[in-house]
Amino acid sequence: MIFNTPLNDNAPPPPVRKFTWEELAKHNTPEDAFIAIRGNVYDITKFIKKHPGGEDILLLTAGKDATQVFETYHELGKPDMTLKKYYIGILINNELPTFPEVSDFHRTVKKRVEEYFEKNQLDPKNRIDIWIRYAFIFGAFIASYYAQFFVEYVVDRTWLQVICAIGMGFSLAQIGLNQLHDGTHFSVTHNPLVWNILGATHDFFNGASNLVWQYQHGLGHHIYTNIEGADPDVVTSDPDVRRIKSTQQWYSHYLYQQFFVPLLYGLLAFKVRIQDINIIYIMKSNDKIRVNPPNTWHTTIFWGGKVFFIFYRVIVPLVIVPATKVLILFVVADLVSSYWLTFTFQANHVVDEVEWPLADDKGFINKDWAEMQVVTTQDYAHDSAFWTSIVGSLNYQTVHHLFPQVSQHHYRDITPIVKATCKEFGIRFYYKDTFWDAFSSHLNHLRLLGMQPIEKKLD
Ligand code: HEM
Repeated sequence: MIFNTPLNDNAPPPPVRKFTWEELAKHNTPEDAFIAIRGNVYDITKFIKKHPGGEDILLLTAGKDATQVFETYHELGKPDMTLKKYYIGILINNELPTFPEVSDFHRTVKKRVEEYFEKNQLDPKNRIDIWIRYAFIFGAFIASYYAQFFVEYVVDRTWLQVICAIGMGFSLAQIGLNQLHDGTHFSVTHNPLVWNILGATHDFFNGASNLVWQYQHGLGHHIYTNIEGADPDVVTSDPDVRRIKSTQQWYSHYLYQQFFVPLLYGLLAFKVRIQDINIIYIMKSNDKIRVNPPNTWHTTIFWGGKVFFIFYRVIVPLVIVPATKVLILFVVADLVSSYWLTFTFQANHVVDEVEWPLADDKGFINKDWAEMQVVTTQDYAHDSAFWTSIVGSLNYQTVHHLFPQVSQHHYRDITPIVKATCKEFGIRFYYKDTFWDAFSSHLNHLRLLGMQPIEKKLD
């Protein structure tokens, strides 16, 4: 099997222990942490505290196959010598889809981007623009909150308060698209404490868990993009409120879903906050992505964030304005941030043009992981500085998926390298000229999948 191939020619002697994924899954605590990479199993308990990328991410990946995150976040081959020291056996099956060996395309594109940073003597994670944008976002957030409840002239005029709530909702979405997102992908500075603090802004200001987001986004969506049954962003139940994959059973309520489904996207923030507790403490799983026991930092941030959120969004406003007004302002801000975040997310992947890969009956995806990232993603509006700044550079989604560890402020410069390499290897790069074109393709996707499939009509 391809995923059992050793890391290199000097691979350790024949394996002494064979692990099933269920056995591997039991070793998921700081005192007993195993990890699988390319079919080999490693006991990393003693390495966790030494990891230059911080202990947090290893605690999240303990007990799992971490092949794709390992290969994404390091220079290919660089940490292999370190890893070898902890080898203890092989993994004989897998719970989630696996991918072939790193392809020529993947090696080439990674090498070219690394060379770009070396040649130009640039640090992929340090740019002054990052901090300017963070300051601007926090400034807008604090100003819109303060004006809403503490400036008498505004407090006396409901319409002005609503405008401030709209501004606050938009700033909160920007915290998600910048501070949180950069922290999740370790793409700002080389300091794990900075990533953790940025991630915690989501807990404290949005009231939603960064820990849940890391499982959902970093270890789920980014690895298994659009893959049926594995990408938590496109997991569906039967029946569901929307039909986004041809593998879903069709029901008549999906007809004309393009008109009502986008309206429901406003409930995102509400839904996420409720499901956090279920995911971490009850289900202990985010769809197919298992959740490990939270440590003291995770627990403090999780509950501290929830308490602070209720305090600043509900209790403080209640002291100043009537309850109905608090409710209206809360809902307005929530709707704005929810719509903004969902519209931008949907335009990148939940569209008709891109691929929706299926694993074979052995759980194997017959396409290199990096190639799959390109063909499951749609970019848009590369020439627009305006859209780049308000969607947190998600218009450069392909580069973001291939190089999430690079600061979003470099995407514009490395996209030509990626596009040229895709062309050279005959890999299709999906692109729309404007955000509206990209979003329309999401609506069109909903329209097409909402229609009754032909075989159903023939029955
Ligand atoms: C258990 C196996 C692992 C080993 C032996 C290992 C080893 C290393 C080493 C040697 C470095 C420093 C050099 C370099 O950047 O390549 C590093 C950095 C890093 N590792 Fe790992 N790593 C492991 C797992 C992971 C996993 C699963 C992730 C998931 C995302 C990860 C994320 C990172 C990050 C983000 C850095 C960069 C820190 C910076 O920005 O300077 N590592 N790792």
